[in-house]
Amino acid sequence: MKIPVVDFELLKIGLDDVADEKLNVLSQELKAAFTEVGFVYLKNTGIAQQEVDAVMDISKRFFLLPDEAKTPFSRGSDANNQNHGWVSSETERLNPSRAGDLKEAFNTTSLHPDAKWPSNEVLPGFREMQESFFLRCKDLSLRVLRVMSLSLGLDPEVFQSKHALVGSEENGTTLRTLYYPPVRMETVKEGQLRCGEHSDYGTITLVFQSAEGGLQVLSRSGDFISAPSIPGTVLINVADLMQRWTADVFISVIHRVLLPPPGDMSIRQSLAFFLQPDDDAVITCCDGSDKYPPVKSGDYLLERFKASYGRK
Ligand SMILES: O=C(O)CCC(=O)C(=O)O
Ligand SMILES: [Fe+2]
Repeated sequence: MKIPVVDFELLKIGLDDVADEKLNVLSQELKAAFTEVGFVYLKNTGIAQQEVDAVMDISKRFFLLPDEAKTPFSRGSDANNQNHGWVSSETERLNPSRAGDLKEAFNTTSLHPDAKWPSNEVLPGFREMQESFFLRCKDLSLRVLRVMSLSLGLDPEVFQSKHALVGSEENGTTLRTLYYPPVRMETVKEGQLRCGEHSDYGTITLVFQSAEGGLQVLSRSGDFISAPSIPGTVLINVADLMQRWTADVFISVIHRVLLPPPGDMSIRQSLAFFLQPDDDAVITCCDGSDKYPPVKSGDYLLERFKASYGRK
């Protein structure tokens, strides 16, 4: 099994007024990927590799600050948005049966002017770059939702319309810049990974990786396959709420990030944009099957956070 590469040129960011009929081939390609593999690489999306590199560069400067400089921006310290902010290494376990993940993250969940950010004196441009990349990812992901609904023969707005509040306090969509520090094997706990086995919680996730690789995806046959970085592309996966929404037509599959080989002291970076429906949106199976009971997006997300932050 391989993760397909699909050309998104027809609906790339900036191209508007594209008739639904023109999207037939593209939608069938996406449908095949999301029903059989759960992951797809999109090329020609309008998001250039240089943009991705620039966001990673400024993110790295943030992560290399001493912990004391990052602590004031910790996740949980922003009064208006509990998910916004810095997550220190080993705080999160995406597979709760393993030791804490060997990664740090900064979550951009709120675009509110009062959200907490490192000042421009400490890290010029950090906030602006995260916020503008968030909006680029939002634009692309809403385009992908349109094609996904068309591919199922549904109203083209059926998924999009439940994502009207992305970037506000009423929607949990998050751009996460991730930093995986060098791994000293002698300090690694038993079973510890850079990111434990999990599936994502929301609608779809956009992933941009640095060149080192390490991401693996569970295939239908039960083996993990590599999902390497392919420069210039965006890796997109179906997440759990979208699987529920489509009554298991689109599949949300388990993935993880392994440790580097022993002795390899390289870092790894990624940017993950987790698209989530509006908190108040009720997700009901789109085929009318009621295979899963209706669930409110915001309630569902909180339940999932509880599991990955465990005892906290
Ligand atoms: O770092 C990556 O490549 C992906 C991480 C991931 O799957 C996640 O944070 O949900
Ligand atoms: Fe993930």
